[in-house]
Amino acid sequence: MSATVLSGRELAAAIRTETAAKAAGLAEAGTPPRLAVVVATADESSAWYVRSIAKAAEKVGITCDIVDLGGDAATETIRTALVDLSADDTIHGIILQTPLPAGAALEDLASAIAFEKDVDGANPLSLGRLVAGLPAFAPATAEAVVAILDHHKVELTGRHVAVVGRSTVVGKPAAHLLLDKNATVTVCHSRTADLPAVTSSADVVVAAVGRAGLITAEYVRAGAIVVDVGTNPTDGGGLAGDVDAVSVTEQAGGLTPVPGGVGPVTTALLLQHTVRAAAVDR
Ligand SMILES: NC(=O)C1=CN([C@@H]2O[C@H](COP(=O)(O)OP(=O)(O)OC[C@H]3O[C@@H](n4cnc5c(N)ncnc54)[C@H](OP(=O)(O)O)[C@@H]3O)[C@@H](O)[C@H]2O)C=CC1
Ligand SMILES: Nc1nc(=O)c2c([nH]1)NC[C@@H]1CN(c3ccc(C(=O)N[C@@H](CCC(=O)O)C(=O)O)cc3)C=[N+]21
Repeated sequence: MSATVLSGRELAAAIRTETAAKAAGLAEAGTPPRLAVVVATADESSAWYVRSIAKAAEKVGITCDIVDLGGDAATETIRTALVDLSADDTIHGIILQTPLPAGAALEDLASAIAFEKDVDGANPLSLGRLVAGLPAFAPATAEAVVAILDHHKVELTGRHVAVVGRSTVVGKPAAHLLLDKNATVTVCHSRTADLPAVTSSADVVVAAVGRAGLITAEYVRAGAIVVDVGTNPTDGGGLAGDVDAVSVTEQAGGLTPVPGGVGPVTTALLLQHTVRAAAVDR
């Protein structure tokens, strides 16, 4: 039997509709929402995201500035750009794309993003507040993982969730948001011993690794729900998830597709955060 396809497209469209209405209201009131996307990488999956943001922003009526500093930008160049955008009253949201050039750390640079404009929850202040249960924007991808599960009515209370990946952008914040939903969370990484044994004991597996097809059927318990965050560029110019969908679909109860799963929801939530930042009503 094949797993149910847990699409993100319908949810993303609903978020965009709500966001477009808010954006129109803001524009009418003289505050057209504006998002700055700071790029200092030649990474192909980041390029997919930037294109996706630009397209969706245009659809919902958010101005999107792509500030491309090049893949070898110096840390101070990136920091200056973030400081300047933070001081610009016409900019409401700022996202710094990862990965960053060698030697630059998101955890360090993101402090230069004004907290109120930190629509991808990268500033340590946002992350700390998130963990403390105080209002702050969550990293859009982590929020998308929980939102897609919620949309498809996957119960999390009391369930064992294995998150594979511990980055600041995805794995760690996703683990916290899942914890807030009363899941029992195990966070796995490259040093985890016997990864398949851990993931196959979970009710829900979240894969945020960046290795195409790493999660095969032997990593998944029969009937488990699998969320595929991975967006790995393929030789053919497409995107492949971290999950080997062909083998996992025979084992899982539900699986988010790539493309069309977590990705579109991430993009939609980033724009939702941007109108919230422009409205200062969060
Ligand atoms: N759909 C979406 O909206 C988004 C998709 N992505 C995609 O998600 C993926 C992950 O992104 P990101 O978190 O930024 O990536 P990072 O490279 O920052 O983190 C990858 C994580 O995976 C772990 N890992 C690597 N190899 C293995 C392995 N063999 N077994 C177990 N764990 C492993 C690493 O462990 P360690 O810490 O020990 O090194 C690390 O914690 C990428 O494909 C990215 O493109 C990212 C953001 C949004
Ligand atoms: N600070 C930061 N935050 C991120 O969230 C972040 C990042 N850096 N760096 C790069 C990765 C990658 N990423 C994607 C998000 C959505 C799609 C997406 O929408 N993909 C579509 C396919 C593309 C399309 O059809 O337009 C889909 O999955 O259906 C892809 C990739 C976010 N990332």
